[in-house]
Amino acid sequence: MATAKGSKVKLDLSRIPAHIAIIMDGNGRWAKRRFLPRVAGHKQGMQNVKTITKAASRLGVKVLTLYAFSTENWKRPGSEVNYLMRLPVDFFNDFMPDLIKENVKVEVMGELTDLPEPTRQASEKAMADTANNTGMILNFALNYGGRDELVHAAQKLAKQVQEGTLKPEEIDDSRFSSALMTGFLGPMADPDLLIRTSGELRISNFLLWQIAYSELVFVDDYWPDFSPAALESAIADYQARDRRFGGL
Ligand SMILES: Cc1cc(N2CCCCCC2)n2ncc(-c3ccc(F)cc3)c2n1
Repeated sequence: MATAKGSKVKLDLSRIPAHIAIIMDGNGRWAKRRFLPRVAGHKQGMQNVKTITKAASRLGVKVLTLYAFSTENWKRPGSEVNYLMRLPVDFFNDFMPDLIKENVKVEVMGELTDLPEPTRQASEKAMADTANNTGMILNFALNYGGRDELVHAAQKLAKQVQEGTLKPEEIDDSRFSSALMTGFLGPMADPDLLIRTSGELRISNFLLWQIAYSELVFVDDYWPDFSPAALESAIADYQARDRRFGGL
């Protein structure tokens, strides 16, 4: 069994989960513990996105989906939302050369039309500039909500039935999966492993359809402290499990 170099855990590199999704939680508490403003936690959290992106890419992960901003996050104080909306711009300004070097392909899913123009433009430019990359897909969920996604998929399919291009009895799992924001991922749309940091044991309206058979790993680390070693440990937990997909 080939194992990751210098790793504290023994990983089977032939069984790395193809799609890992992460709820990057605990940034505000990370800052509070250090008597820093909440936005300092978000800034450190963004730095860690770069670290974990590289680590996942080098382990052979095919898709890394990161929950960056939920449809509920608009309820936060205006100053915090304004800071958060600038992070995608800063991320690509700082990290695009590294993403190109890592052959990472950027995707951004969510209600992008509701985003501030600079945020949306930076996201769209990053997707265009990395469209021909063939390495790991770095898929940001930005202004994303799982129920919002399900409603939009239902509306899309209902419109096709109304137009006569689809029969109701033709709507099956595969057709519904294709109608979701993760449809572009095809057979890799459903995360093999969902990780949530900061000790919270909730799904928080993330990938509600897609995680039906995902392995869930909850870690106590706040996101800014979630290290490549912690990622490997979560993958080792995943590899130690016996996935049944509802079977015996
Ligand atoms: C809103 C927000 C918050 C955000 N945080 C840092 C990570 C922890 C979660 C909260 C704060 N990060 N980190 C990276 C992005 C990002 C999003 C889209 C994109 F195309 C490129 C980068 C980001 N976006």
